[in-house]
Amino acid sequence: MSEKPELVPGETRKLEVLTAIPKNEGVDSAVAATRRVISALLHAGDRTSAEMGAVAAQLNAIADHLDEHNGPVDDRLVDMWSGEGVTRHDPITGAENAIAPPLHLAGREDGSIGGVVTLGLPYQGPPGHVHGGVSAMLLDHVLGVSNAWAGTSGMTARLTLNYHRPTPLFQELEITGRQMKVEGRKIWTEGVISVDGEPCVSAEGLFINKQVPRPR
Ligand SMILES: CCCCCCCC(=O)SCCNC(=O)CCNC(=O)[C@H](O)C(C)(C)COP(=O)(O)OP(=O)(O)OC[C@H]1O[C@@H](n2cnc3c(N)ncnc32)[C@H](O)[C@@H]1OP(=O)(O)O
Repeated sequence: MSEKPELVPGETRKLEVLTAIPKNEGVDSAVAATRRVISALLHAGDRTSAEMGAVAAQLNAIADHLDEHNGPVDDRLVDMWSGEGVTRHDPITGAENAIAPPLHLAGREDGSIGGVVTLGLPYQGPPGHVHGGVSAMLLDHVLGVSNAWAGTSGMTARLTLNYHRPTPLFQELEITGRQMKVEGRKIWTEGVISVDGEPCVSAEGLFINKQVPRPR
């Protein structure tokens, strides 16, 4: 069993970026534009004066153009998992994934990781607040990246969530995670989503040190 060191208040932390840094070009810029479209559509709703027929035609033309130039999805899967380092495609941090908020994470010298994100309309559950499943998705990923940062990774076997207070949309959320203990193949990891220093959702995960093989 190995215990991670306790966080020492006021300690100087070295930061290391653990998520893809979006480029202002290529697929990343198209994905950033798509995120704007997703939010704008939800903002518009059905009572907008915008010409939705024309909007749909333009968006379908874009999808047709992409489909014409796309190769087999199996090749893309291999491409996604080639090389080392951070992923660019995942639904939480991925610069190439339009459904990712995206959350940017940094590793700290004390063994924890963290990042901030502000969520808008696409992530709504209760009125004006974040969907509980979205919080679970963010925390599952943050716990997984915490394990990578700590050096022993695994697959989520069990994720326990406590929802302490509604998590607001349109406000900066801080998300942190830390690997707590490794015992054989079992890894215990914790994380929290907070706003203004108050916990909204906390998570405890049991991970098992096993990996799904990469596509080749
Ligand atoms: C850097 C990028 C970060 C991304 C991170 C994202 C993380 C994810 O979302 S991963 C995807 C979601 N998770 C999954 O799909 C996992 C699906 N489940 C599985 O593949 C398997 O059940 C797996 C890997 C968890 C365990 O399988 P296996 O390797 O056969 O382990 P197994 O021998 O059954 O169990 C090992 C031990 O763990 C325990 N264990 C397994 N599952 C559980 C569970 N759900 N609850 C409690 N204990 C469990 C077993 O009891 C056993 O304990 P012991 O050694 O004391 O007898």
